[in-house]
Amino acid sequence: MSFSETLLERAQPMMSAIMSHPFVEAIANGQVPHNVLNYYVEQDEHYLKDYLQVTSLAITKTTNAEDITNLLATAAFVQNESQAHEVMLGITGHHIENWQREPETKRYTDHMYASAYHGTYADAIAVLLPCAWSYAVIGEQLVSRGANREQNPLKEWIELYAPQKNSDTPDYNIWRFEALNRAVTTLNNEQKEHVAQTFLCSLEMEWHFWEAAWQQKTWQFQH
Ligand SMILES: Cc1ncc(C[n+]2csc(CCO)c2C)c(N)n1
Repeated sequence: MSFSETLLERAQPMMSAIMSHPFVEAIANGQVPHNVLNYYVEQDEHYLKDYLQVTSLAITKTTNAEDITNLLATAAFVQNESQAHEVMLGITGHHIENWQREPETKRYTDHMYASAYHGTYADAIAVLLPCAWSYAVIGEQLVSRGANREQNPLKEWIELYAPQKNSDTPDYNIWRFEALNRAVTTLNNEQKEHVAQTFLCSLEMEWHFWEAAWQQKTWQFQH
């Protein structure tokens, strides 16, 4: 079993919890409370900016030209995500007001920066992977359940993340798992477990990101 295959097996309980999270269920039904959508978009704006910077850090940790090209392509995809945010704000009619990272957003993005900055190239790849992978799984499963029906106001959002079948664009996740398998070959077992933890923490934080919006989690005190 490859390193990535073992990781995916370990990730299964978290991935099913994400798939059955009430926020994701509400996206499938097209009935997400407006305050949840607004919170999510505001926090995701921060997340995506940080995601781009962490991608840049990952790029500095490899000399593999193919990986660099792929990482740059994923950065370009992030621009499409503004479109995903517009779909959500279009439903609520909200304008972004909250420019503060709430606790779960900060925890997740701090984890991303720290792993990519202090860790190996494998850590940098591993910390970014759950984001792309979990959204591709969500997109794919929601499409396979027919959640992208015409009446769903979040149809466009769902389709943006569903992996493109029969398209010329590369499947971003396969290359990421391959890059990770390659990057861990020179690591010892302790370092490999560190990479596994980097990945699993990110995936757990994906769950918390949905949960934070659903529960409207904020700082306890005014900063
Ligand atoms: C918290 C959070 N996690 C994941 C994504 C999805 N996402 C972010 S960047 C990117 C491109 C990767 O190639 C994808 C799919 C998001 N928007 N917000």
